[in-house]
Amino acid sequence: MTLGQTTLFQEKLTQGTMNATFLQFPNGSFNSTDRCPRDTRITHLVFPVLYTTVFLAGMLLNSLALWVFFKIPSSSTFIVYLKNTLVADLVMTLMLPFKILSDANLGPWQIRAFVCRYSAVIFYETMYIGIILLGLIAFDRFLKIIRPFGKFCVQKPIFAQILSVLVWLFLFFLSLPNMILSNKEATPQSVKKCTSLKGPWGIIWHKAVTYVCQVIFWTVFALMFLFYVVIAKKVYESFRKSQSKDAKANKNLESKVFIVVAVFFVCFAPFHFARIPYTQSQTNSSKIDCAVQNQLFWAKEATLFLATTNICMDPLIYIFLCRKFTEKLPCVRKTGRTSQENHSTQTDNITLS
Ligand SMILES: Nc1ncnc2c1ncn2[C@@H]1O[C@H](COP(=O)(O)OP(=O)(O)O)[C@@H](O)[C@H]1O
Repeated sequence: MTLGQTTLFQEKLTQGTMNATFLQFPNGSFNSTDRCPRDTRITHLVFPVLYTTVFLAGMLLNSLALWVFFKIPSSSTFIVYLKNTLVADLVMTLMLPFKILSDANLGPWQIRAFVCRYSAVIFYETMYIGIILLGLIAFDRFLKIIRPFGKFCVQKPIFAQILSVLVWLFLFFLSLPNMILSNKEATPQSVKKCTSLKGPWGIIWHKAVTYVCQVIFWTVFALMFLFYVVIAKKVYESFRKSQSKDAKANKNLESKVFIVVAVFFVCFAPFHFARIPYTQSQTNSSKIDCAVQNQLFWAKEATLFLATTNICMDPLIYIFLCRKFTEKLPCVRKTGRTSQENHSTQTDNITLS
């Protein structure tokens, strides 16, 4: 295939004007890797070190959380969502060593093909499972505050269990084609860009998944913000009604409630800003300058690292928001409550578990 044919092919593909028979191209390969080599100087050195740190911290914190959660029965929707978040974070953490080895060029080049086809896909899949679960946690807290003693059917643990399974299944079936359609022969050169392992349908699915995941993230973020505004208002009102003079405890609780939204935004928003232009550069590379393509790749890698740090942040949410979790921590001593703690606990009953 000549360069001109390749460009025409890519243009037709991205404009969606090519039919299915056309898509089965003679040698099946249009590869932008050669025309725009990926600059991996930064990702090759800095990121493996950073990811190793996050991997070790993530393993430590999430293993501790796993040990604590084994002792807590899944008696509420809140605990069910937290346990699912923990499993998603653990799977995400276990995918990191493959990325570290591949980015640092340690081990055979085939590791990079494994990352593109499997471990990166599972990594993204669990990231979005975690995002949806954090949204469900906010929803659960919201329901608890508008109906503290009410039992909507959505407040029963069995509902949370079914919903969690559906979330796992949805993301699994959304991601599976990204694995199956990365079926082109891998070479040391082609594995540098995961899209080079995909045929036309693989590229189309990759792009579609990116957009679906954008919708998931921004919807969850907007709803989460709304839920926590209502929660904070109720917390504030409950303090006013109890005529508390303890401004410090009030402030603490407000910040405690907003920490989830803040962590969520700081970790995930930059990645979602960077992801769309990067996906454009992956799927429409002929129209984008090579230097820009590399800059977008760095932006995506840097923001993806920020998103990955969430696996260390979630255990903080367990500590901040789940009293049952904190009580089971080995370092927490059971002492008599002070009056301020008693007051916080009153509000905890309304807002937190
Ligand atoms: N949100 C997502 N959900 C599931 N799989 C994804 C998602 N985003 C990307 N992938 C898949 O993960 C692999 C790595 O993608 P990407 O990070 O874009 O590649 P690269 O490492 O070349 O920048 C690809 O197979 C891609 O299709």
